[in-house]
Amino acid sequence: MQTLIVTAAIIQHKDFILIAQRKENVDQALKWEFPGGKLELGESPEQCLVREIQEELGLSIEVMKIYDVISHNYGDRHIILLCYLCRLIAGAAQALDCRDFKWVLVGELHLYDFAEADKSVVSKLQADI
Ligand SMILES: Nc1nc2c([nH]c(=O)n2[C@H]2C[C@H](O)[C@@H](COP(=O)(O)OP(=O)(O)OP(=O)(O)O)O2)c(=O)[nH]1
Ligand SMILES: [Mg+2]
Repeated sequence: MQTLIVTAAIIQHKDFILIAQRKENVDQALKWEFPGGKLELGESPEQCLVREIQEELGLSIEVMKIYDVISHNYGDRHIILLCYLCRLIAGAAQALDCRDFKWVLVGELHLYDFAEADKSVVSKLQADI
């Protein structure tokens, strides 16, 4: 089985966090996630995240610090999810490479159907409020 290193951005703005919905035609279809993607050869996790958030949402972010590291086995793939706290620098979000996005209150994150790997991150964010 392949192991993928995936970066995910927890972008906070005031009391809200930006979450994205995955497209219909991909794995974890239609699930909600913290936007980001697979690490490419030669880039740091921080560079990966800046690139992915620009590609998927058209936003410039600053990666602040690591928040959580999740190891999750989906059966067909094993992912190491690196979750970073990030700050918005510029831009208004657009669904460029995702199905949808939403700014959600931390206390309401659990109302969304997140990818399995993200569930403990949602709980941790809610405990940290
Ligand atoms: N970005 C992100 N991926 C997640 C999260 N939770 C989770 O299980 N994943 C999984 C779904 C995918 O199997 C993998 C990331 O793949 P991806 O589809 O976002 O990768 P990518 O943006 O680089 O897309 P692509 O170039 O391969 O099309 O990690 C999450 O919160 N954020
Ligand atoms: Mg992605």
